[in-house]
Amino acid sequence: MNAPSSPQAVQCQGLRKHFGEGDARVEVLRGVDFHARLGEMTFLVGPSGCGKTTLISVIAGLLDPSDGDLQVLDSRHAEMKAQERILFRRRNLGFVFQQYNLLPSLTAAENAAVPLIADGMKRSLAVKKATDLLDRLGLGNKASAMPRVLSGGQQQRVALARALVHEPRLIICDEPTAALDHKTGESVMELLATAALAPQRAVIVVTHDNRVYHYAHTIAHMDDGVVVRSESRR
Ligand SMILES: Nc1ncnc2c1ncn2[C@@H]1O[C@H](COP(=O)(O)OP(=O)(O)OP(=O)(O)O)[C@@H](O)[C@H]1O
Repeated sequence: MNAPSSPQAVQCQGLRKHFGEGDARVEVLRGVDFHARLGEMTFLVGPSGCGKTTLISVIAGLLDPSDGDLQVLDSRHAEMKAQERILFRRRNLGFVFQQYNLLPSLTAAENAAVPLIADGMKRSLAVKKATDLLDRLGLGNKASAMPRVLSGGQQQRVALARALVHEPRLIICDEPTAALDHKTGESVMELLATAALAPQRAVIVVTHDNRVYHYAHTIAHMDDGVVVRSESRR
């Protein structure tokens, strides 16, 4: 069990985000206080439309907050320039999405190698590293397969390899099991819990799937643009 003082990977205070202006203005994040600790899996749950995807997009640096304080790992969002945020994201963040988002014309290993290639690694070395990781995730025999011949669970494992291959310190998963049957979803969560979680890494999972809640160290409940409750599960 992690002590309550485990180092924070993400800290949001009074985080706000609105879209549009005037009559079209929509307040989506309305003063979010949220944190995620290193070495832990933090789940973000809540009704559809409450702002979960917006919050992780802000944490990931894909959207700018309108107001409030955001610290991710050792960096304060407000202190980074746009270009620094792009580099920071590329080096430190890994993403897993509901629909896998694999590139259809690349093999499984090439898909998993994308973050390394984007960071300047020689393609052959990047694909070799990705193949080794796929092997550790139980997909070594599918490294040369195209995504279209893989099952949903296999595609999600490739997506997990792509999220982990550059050894990021923060993994953000948006509904990673929503497109999978329960058994396959469990095995993907099991892999996340074993392969993704590490003392110096934090995993944030947005989910509606209460069947996988037992993997969470902490569950943050969102409603109407704020975190209303944070529940420790361990
Ligand atoms: N670019 C945008 N412009 C205007 N409104 C937006 C935009 N992006 C999101 N919203 C609105 O913000 C609200 C929250 O959306 P968000 O996708 O963050 O919710 P969510 O909790 O992730 O929902 P779900 O569980 O259905 O994925 C919704 O009402 C949505 O319509």
